[in-house]
Amino acid sequence: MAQSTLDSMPGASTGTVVITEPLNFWGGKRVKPREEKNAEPVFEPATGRVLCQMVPCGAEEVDEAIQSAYAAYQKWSKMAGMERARVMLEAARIIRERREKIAKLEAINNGKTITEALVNIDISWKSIEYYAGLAGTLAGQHIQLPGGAFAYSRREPLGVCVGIGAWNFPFVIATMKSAPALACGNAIVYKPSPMAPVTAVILAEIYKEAGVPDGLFCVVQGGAETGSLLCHHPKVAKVSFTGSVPTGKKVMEMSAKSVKQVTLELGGKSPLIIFKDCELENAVKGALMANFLTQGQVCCNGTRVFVQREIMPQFLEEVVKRTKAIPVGDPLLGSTRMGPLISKPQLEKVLGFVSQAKKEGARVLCGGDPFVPSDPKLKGGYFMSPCVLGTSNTLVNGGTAHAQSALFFNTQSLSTDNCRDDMTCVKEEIFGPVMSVLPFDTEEEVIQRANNTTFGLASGVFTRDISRAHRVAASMEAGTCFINNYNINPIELPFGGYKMSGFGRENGQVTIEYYSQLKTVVVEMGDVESLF
Ligand SMILES: NC(=O)c1ccc[n+]([C@@H]2O[C@H](COP(=O)([O-])OP(=O)(O)OC[C@H]3O[C@@H](n4cnc5c(N)ncnc54)[C@H](O)[C@@H]3O)[C@@H](O)[C@H]2O)c1
Repeated sequence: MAQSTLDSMPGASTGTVVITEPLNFWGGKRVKPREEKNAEPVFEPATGRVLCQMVPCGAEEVDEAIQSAYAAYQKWSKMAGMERARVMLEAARIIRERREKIAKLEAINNGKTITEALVNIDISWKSIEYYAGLAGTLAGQHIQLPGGAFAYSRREPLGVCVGIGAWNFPFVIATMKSAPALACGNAIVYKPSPMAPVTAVILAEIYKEAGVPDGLFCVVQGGAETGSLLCHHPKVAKVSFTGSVPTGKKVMEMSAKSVKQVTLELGGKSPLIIFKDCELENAVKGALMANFLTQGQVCCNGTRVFVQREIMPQFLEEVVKRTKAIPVGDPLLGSTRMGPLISKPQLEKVLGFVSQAKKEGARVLCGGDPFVPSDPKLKGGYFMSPCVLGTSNTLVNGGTAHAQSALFFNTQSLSTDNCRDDMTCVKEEIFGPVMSVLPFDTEEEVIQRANNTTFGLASGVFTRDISRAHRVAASMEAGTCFINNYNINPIELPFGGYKMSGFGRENGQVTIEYYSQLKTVVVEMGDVESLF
């Protein structure tokens, strides 16, 4: 067996780690690609160096992986839930034991800080523990019928499921899909994003070590073509997809051809509403948590920050001060709070959104520029300074915003210097560290504006008025509403979208329903009464 990447990592630092290939896994082992010809380089975002090659799987390889998953499914689905739980708990234990090494690899491949990567790995083993806990509880119902007849329902797995992931939470997405799938007795073939292909195979090795049948969790590498082979394969029962809305639509369309079940976890442009009666310091902290984790590349981020007009100056002053103080740099340093974006094109795209915002009349209150860290090894990295697009020119000129607020907010210039709801930066998912701040006056108005989007992944509200908090939460057309905090997504809570942000759920008990199906068994105890 190939040497595990984790074995070669003690003391790993940015710019030095060597990734062990191949990155495919099925039949219980890493599998070399048949052909190297379509290889794509995978970059280390902090340095811009080539980390490894991603070689996409073709039709024969995809088929091999799916057949190996199907064979494993035949064994795994016949085991009792408690037996599956025992194996899953062992996998969770191994991840916990190796959390630092896995987190390092995640930070190196994705660019997120080691501090966040560690939190991500902890979410991952918790996810496996959580669904291991549910595996023994899966049950149906017993229903009495007339004449002593009865029926019962059995909760059964779907078969071979496919997971297709985005690059922003590579290890988390692989575990969040595989944990409920395996708990229910399915096998899963997982395709990571071609930009973050490194850690899924580590998860496969850990499941194997924990004792799953060979083939139960397979990894195939590739992009759109490999993804589409998976969605079309006749032996696949379900596709769970995490990614953008346009790709999600294609996945749904392809899966419809053979009536596969689909879960879609798509993008967002979520509102965060801050009322004037909020606890301001917490609201500011919440706004930062809503925008800058993983360099702003988080699907449920609250990137439209609506602030009640009376507290706008104080809010902006604080938010800009804290945004400017975010240490950007080497993701493997414990003191860093923001690393590089995933790729050069993503960095250019995000900077493009900032220039477009300026053209459309938004004011850059801080950041929004390429950033070159002082460490020479990071010169080729994809860094930018975190950005706040705002409403007030009083701040950038210095002076106390408090004193100037009354004056400023009564002037006509407001309408020309603002983020507005119709700006591109406010309407589209940027997927980078860019917060748009918008003023509002009344609750009724802000609810209408917050919901005026085709997305519906998350939302947030800061207020000390308990009735208002729940009223607003009930009004949000979104799968989650955070009250007086943001981006709190523990594994026990269902997560997923309304509207074009998708359907189906991940996490929480409900996800069992998305990875299982009910069979009804009807039992006659007497004679057959025939009409014929
Ligand atoms: N709702 C959630 O839980 C969640 C979580 C993370 C990211 N996201 C969203 O993901 C997006 C960013 O991720 P991305 O850029 O990797 O998204 P993407 O849609 O470009 O790619 C996602 C995955 O789909 C694959 N893919 C691409 N074309 C395909 C095709 N034709 N058939 C099958 N698979 C195909 C990609 O290779 C990748 O693995 C953002 O919109 C973000 O909001 C959502």
